Amino acid sequence: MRVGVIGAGGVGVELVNYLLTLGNVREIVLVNRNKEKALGEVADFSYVESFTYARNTHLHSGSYADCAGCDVIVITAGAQLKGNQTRDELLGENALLIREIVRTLHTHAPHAILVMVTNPVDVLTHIAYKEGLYPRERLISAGTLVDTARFMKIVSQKVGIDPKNINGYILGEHGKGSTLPWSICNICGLDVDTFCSLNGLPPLDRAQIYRDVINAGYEVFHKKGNTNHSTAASVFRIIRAITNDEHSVLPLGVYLEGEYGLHDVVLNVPVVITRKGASKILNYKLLPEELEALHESAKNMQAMAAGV
Ligand SMILES: NC(=O)c1ccc[n+]([C@@H]2O[C@H](COP(=O)([O-])OP(=O)(O)OC[C@H]3O[C@@H](n4cnc5c(N)ncnc54)[C@H](O)[C@@H]3O)[C@@H](O)[C@H]2O)c1
Repeated sequence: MRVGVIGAGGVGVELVNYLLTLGNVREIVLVNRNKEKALGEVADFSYVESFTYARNTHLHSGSYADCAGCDVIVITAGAQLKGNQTRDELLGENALLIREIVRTLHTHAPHAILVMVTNPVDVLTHIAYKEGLYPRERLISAGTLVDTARFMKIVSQKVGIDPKNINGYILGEHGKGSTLPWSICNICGLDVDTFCSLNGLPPLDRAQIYRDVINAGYEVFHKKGNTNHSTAASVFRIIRAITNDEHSVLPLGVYLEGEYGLHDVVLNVPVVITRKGASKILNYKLLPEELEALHESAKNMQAMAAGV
């Protein structure tokens, strides 16, 4: 398996670290606008091999042309948030760049699965899809997977259970317009209220948990300037699901064609991830208010995409 990482910044480099130490890929190509930075990262990583017993994946820096033959390419290149800028404000700056990157990648790696990380991630995936070059199953927004990880951790702290036993998804868009459908959440197989009442715990404050999930990313960002560890871990999770042909269900952004009554929008919904990418979109019977929240999110995403 060959993986391309576009952008050797906070997220891209952390992702390389996950792939080198925990992954099972044969080769990684790191592409950065500033080539010296990519060369420096590669050189620094090369000395890790003396101390780690992970598979010695071949990491090298390269150009877009070197991404030829990549099975998965992760796009982290682009402007990062500055000060109090919102993710949506990055759109104008990053849309032109993403169009150019996707066109270039398609000339060299038309069969790759692209995973978008650059923000605003769902709208940029929509813009990339509209180039008409990659099919929807091979153009995935990493979107709300990291928000879902935050949800799992926050609930786990309330109930004293490992986050991996907290099931549920943040859906819709990555950011303030996301939605948390509690009707499809459970803790160890029990709906959250039943779990709490049977196990001597107070009921969860659902509204507060949702606010905490939304604020988690911003809080980290304001303290350290990015959220690279959790974001890179979520992208690594996607790559592992692809490389192992896992058929795992992850909440990811894909172009919708009628699912959940939505058309012509990239939104995060539960999808089955395999060696072929997002091979299937799962259907859930959401409560009317949960479905309405998803539709609100879609309107917001469509308005942003139309404005570019
Ligand atoms: N989806 C998410 O959950 C999530 C989370 C964190 C960050 N992000 C987004 O991911 C992007 C990267 O974040 P970061 O913290 O790594 O930023 P960063 O500024 O640390 O790194 C961005 C890198 O992209 C490179 N770059 C810019 N244009 C390029 C081009 N044309 N080709 C190749 N490389 C290019 C820059 O040189 C830089 O090294 C940002 O847009 C950020 O908002 C998304």
